[in-house]
Amino acid sequence: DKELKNIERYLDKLRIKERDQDDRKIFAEVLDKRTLITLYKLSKKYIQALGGVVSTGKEANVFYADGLVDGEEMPLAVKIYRIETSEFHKMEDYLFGDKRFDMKKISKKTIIYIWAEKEFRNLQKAYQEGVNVPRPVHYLKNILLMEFLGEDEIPSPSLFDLRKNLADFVNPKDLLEEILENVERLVVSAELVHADLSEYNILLHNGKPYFIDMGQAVLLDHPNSISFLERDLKNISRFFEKFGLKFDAGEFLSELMNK
Ligand SMILES: N#C/C(=C\c1ccncc1)C(=O)NCc1ccccc1
Repeated sequence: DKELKNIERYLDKLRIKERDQDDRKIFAEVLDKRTLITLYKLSKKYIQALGGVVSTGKEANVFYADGLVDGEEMPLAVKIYRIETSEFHKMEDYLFGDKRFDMKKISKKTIIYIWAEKEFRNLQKAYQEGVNVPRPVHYLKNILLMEFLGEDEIPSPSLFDLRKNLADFVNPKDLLEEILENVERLVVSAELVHADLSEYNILLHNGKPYFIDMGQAVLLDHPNSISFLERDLKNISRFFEKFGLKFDAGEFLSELMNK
């Protein structure tokens, strides 16, 4: 129909690497016209070619792209929040406690746009303070551009992907220590709590732990920041128990609170 015709026209302009028809189908399926127009605007400045799907979820999809940032070629992760997402009620809970955003009566679309801006600003703050996160590049409406963590368009594995094989790549004790150092820097220097930290949102890239999915991260002065931090630390503690590593989340938390 006319709508699909339009979408096809924008897809042609997007210089999608014709790896396979599936990717094109995905774009046509997951991207509404409004998002395609935003992607087209971003592609003129930052994207040389769009690649395949990196991860898909209820609230967002991440694609690979050959990027061009400050004249440098740079692999990019293109994170696109669905505007028709079903998860936006969850987003509301996090946003209503965040003083950075004035949450008067606003539309679903605006909540998604605020969420993408929030993830970008969280990434910026964390990156500036030296926390291992993908380098944020740009955001526009419901789309985020950031450094792609991976090789040859294949994303680096999460700790969940690796599970027990983790020990074949790194020393679990060293990894745990480096994760806790990054949590400490995130809290003490960037004054942020990830609030959804677990083995699913930590990628092992070049042997180092990187935190991704920072959309729900909250400032320390958010009413629930400490309970979110405790939950993050308990998730980490639970994952590393399987390597015989013990660390007391409560103890680490109280030490952190005195820094
Ligand atoms: N940003 C980002 C992400 C990955 C990534 C990979 C490689 N390099 C940079 C980022 C990410 O949020 N993944 C989680 C996710 C996204 C969408 C739906 C479900 C789950």
